[in-house]
This record gives sequence, structure tokens and C-alpha cells, in this order.
Amino acid sequence: MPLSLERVAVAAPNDPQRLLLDGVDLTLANGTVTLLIGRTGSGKSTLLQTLAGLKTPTSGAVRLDGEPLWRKGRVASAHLLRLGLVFQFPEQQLFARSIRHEFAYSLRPYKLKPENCKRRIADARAEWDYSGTFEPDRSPFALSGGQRRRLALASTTATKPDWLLMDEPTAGLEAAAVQELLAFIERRRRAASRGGIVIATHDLDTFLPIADRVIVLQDGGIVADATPEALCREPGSLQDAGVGLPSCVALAQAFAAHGLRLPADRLTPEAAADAIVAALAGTAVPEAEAAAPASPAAQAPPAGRAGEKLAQTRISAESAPSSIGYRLDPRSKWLLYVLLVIGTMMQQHWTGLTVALIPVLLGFAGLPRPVWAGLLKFARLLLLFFAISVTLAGVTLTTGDGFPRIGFSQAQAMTTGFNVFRLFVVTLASLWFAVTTPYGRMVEGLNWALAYGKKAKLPVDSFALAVSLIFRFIPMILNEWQRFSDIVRARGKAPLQPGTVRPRDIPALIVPLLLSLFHRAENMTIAMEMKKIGRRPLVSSRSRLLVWTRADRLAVIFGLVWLAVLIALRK
Ligand SMILES: Nc1ncnc2c1ncn2[C@@H]1O[C@H](COP(=O)(O)OP(=O)(O)OP(=O)(O)O)[C@@H](O)[C@H]1O
Repeated sequence: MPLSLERVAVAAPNDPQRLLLDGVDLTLANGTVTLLIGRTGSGKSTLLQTLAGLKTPTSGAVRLDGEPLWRKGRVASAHLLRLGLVFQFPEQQLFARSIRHEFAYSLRPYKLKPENCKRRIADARAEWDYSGTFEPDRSPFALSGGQRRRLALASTTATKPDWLLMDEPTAGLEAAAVQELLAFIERRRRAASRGGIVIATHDLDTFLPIADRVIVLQDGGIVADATPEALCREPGSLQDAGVGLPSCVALAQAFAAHGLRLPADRLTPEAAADAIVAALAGTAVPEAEAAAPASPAAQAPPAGRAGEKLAQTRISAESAPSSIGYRLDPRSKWLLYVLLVIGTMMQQHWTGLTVALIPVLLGFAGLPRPVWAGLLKFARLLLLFFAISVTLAGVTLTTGDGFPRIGFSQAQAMTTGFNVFRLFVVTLASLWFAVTTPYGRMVEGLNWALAYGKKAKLPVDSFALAVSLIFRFIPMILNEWQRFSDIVRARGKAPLQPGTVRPRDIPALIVPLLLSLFHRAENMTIAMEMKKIGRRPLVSSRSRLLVWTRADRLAVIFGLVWLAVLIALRK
């Protein structure tokens, strides 16, 4: 039974309005090798990670053997155990302190007997470690780029997944290792009774000869779906999608320029050589029989029609009503934020604070559902933290009659409750700002505000540097956390919601996480030093990202009116 996507859309994590995949329908048959190709940024990795259960579809369904992959925001372990993803960059998936631990981490979810485990590791080493570099106690980070790639392949294939999903598996591999990989794929195709292989790649010459089916992606949609031979005979969709031509097509075109006819679908050097000899000898070379599509779903839709369909869905997605929050200029958002913070901080009563909360809730009201879901999770945690703080603040300890007595002071708890509620309103407003404003626009908006401070001779450059560092480091920390969550879900086979890890993984992850953060922070500092950030003025009021519209004017007027109301309510 197949692995399939039904009208799947996936939104960008930081911008729900932007679709990285849009209306993708795809059924992958057992026993097949499928290539995902497309120009850079076309959505290959996103599609592969969606098949692997790492990216949550915004709409549509992913099915494995007819059963939905996702239930209640998670993928069940039983499904994850059948899927193996080799990430685009080995650094995305390796993390353990030794090669031994890498294998152990990958195999642990399969609960194998120790001897079985040892055999799998020995088999994987025999398969991928022909130069003997995988010493068990060696750190994966002491390996070269190509050796890491082979270790990532080895630790994933050791788990014997039904569906092996590989992202750019030949990047960094020497020619001999590429041949090993092809031989492995061929052996697996012959041996596997269920499942298949999906490869996202730019390396057409290597993989076209072994593929059953090729999916061409453009702007997050499928624009062609055909056998490799059919695609080479009609390479228009490759050119339209900006992929470039495989060597066999380029060779046929070069021969045509000399008046010699060479079929374009001779995918291997051997087949091309035969065709060249025949062409030079003047023998007519028949076109290869139109290869039958690997499955009914592999029938190539005309690229034009697919393109049209894609354009229509994209237009409808773009014209969907978007929240005012996404449309406002960051300058008006900074102003609204400052007005709200001033109004909230001056409140002395619950009524005033409740009124201050209203515009924040209104701001959230128009956001799309996936954003709500993420925010609710965060708001729940925040409320729990506040509830604990308020309870602890109310606890009293008296020793009046010589015995310590624990009591509870409602007045004390209410005072703390009032302050944490105030903090809650401000935090929610910050969250609204953060989720509705891409990072670049937020910094531009801040630069604009600081430029006025600079005109007033305030020392805003050092403040801008600090804020700019925070803005850079926070996304870096979040990205690292996301990477470790992906590792736990993809390799640890944990049925978790995206962006989370299991408590039991934390001891194993914490040291690699910190080391990786230090390493990235160091690289970032070097990069900033090389770019002379800190010596160059950071503050500039000119930007192409800032566009002030009537909506911004109205929003700021609304903010001023609300501030007046809050000032009136403050006593
Ligand atoms: N975490 C993210 N946040 C926002 N946008 C993202 C994120 N990851 C990917 N994208 C965007 O999604 C689109 C598809 O990216 P993806 O990595 O799937 O492309 P790709 O075809 O694999 O590219 P490449 O060949 O360069 O690896 C790109 O436009 C990229 O900018």
C-alpha cells in the first residue's frame, strides 16, 4: 500500500499566509524509486519532510497504507518507525557524542535484541564504511563532510525503514561512494516487499537512470510527473521549471546541431554510447518505447494545465482575507505596542487592565487557526506559570504561638495576581507583534524609531546593536531547538507535536544542544565581526520594507483613543 498526499498545503512556520506547498496530490507506489526535482527553493525538502511526518500539513492529508499519518497534531510511533529520513545536511541529524551513540539512538525505538542491534550496525558499517572511518568511539563531528553524509545514511538505513526518504544524498560524496549508493538503492528495490525510496536531488545524471518516476516541483506545486525517459523526450517542463537539462538531453541537442539524430532518452553512458555509435554509422535508432508510467498517478499531466491549476490555487491563497495584523506597517505596530504598554502599566484596577486586554484579543481574533493553536499552547504555559506564582505569593508562614503555621493571604495573592496579569497583557501584545511581523520588517521598524532618537542625540546605536543581537540570537536558539525536536521525532520516532521533545531525551540532548549553540554563536560573532557590524551605523530611517498606509493611520488613531480611555480609567 502506498504513501500518499491528498491536496496537501504546508504554510511557512513564520508566515501562515505563505504556502510552501500548495495543493499537492501524490501517490507513491510500493517498490518504486521516485525523484523530487526542481530549482532551489521549489519545495523538495518541504515535500520530503511532509512525507516523513516532520512538517504538519496546513490542509489536506498524508496517508501511509491508507491510514492518516497525523492524528491530534502528532504522528504515531508505529508510522514513524516505517519512515526513515536522511536530512539534506548531515549536521541536521547527527548530534551524539560518538558514532556508537548515533547508531544506538537510531535503533533504540525499534527495541531490538542486543545481538540483532549489533548485526544491524555491522551490516550498515559494511555497507557504508568501506574506508574504515566509523570507529565506534569517534565523534561524528570529527568526520569530514562526506564521511558524515555516509554516517547519516548508515544510521538511517540500519533501521530498515519501509520508506527511505533522502534529501540530496550525493552532496559531498566521491564518485565511488555515489556508485555504492546506487548499488544500495538497486539492491533495496529488489529486496523490499513494501515501501519505496524517494530522493530529493539536483543530481539528475546520477539518479535519472535508476528512477521509476520523476516529480518536478515549482513554487511548491507539482508541474510535471513522468518517467525519466518521457521527461527527457519532452524536456520542456524541465526547462520551464528552471531545472536545467540532464546530460543525455544536452548530448542529443549537441548532436542535433551537427545534423545527427540521437534519442534524448538514453540515460546511462552505456546506452548513450550505443546510440552514438549507431548514429555515426547512419543506423536509425528507434526512440525507446514510451515507458509505462510507474503507477496511474505517474501519468504526467500537461505542464501547462498543472501550471494553470497551481497559479489558480496560489491566487486564491493570496487573495484570502488576511488579518490586519499582517498588513500593518511595523512602525505603526511599534507605536501601538508602546501606547499599549504605557496604558497597561499605569492601571491600578482590574477594570482598566481588562480594558487594556481587549485590543490585544481583537488583534489575535483575525489570525489564522494554526497560529492560534501555537499561541494557545504558549498562553496555557504562561497562565500556569502565573497561577503558580500567584499561589506561592499568597502563602504565609507565621510562628505566633511558637509553632510554624502555613496560611494563605488572599490580599497578598491578589496583589501579585494583579501584577502578573499586567505582565500577561504586555506579553500577549509582544507575541502578537512577533507572530505578525517578519524579523526583517521588525528590525526595520525599530531602526526607524531609533533614527528619531539619534536625531535627538540619544545613544541609540549601542541599544540598536543589543536589540539586533537579541533578534539574531533568539531565532538561532529557536532554530536549534526545532532541529533537536526534528531529530527526536524523525530518529527517536517520538509521537510528538512539532517543536517539542520528550523529557527523557533532554539528558541526551542538552550537551549537544549547548555545544551547538556555542558553536553557532561563535560563527555568528565571527561573521558579524567580518561584516563590521557594531562599527557601522545600524540605525537608518530609509527602508524598502516600510510602507505606511491608511490602515496604519487609522490603527494609530485607534491606539491613541484607547490610550485616552485607559488614562481615564487608571484611578
Ligand atoms: N523554516 C522556514 N521558514 C520559512 N520559509 C522556509 C523555511 N524553510 C523553507 N522555507 C521556504 O520554503 C521554500 C521551499 O524550501 P525547500 O527547502 O523545501 O526548497 P528546496 O527545493 O528543497 O530547495 P534546495 O534545492 O535549495 O534545497 C523556500 O522558498 C524556502 O525559502
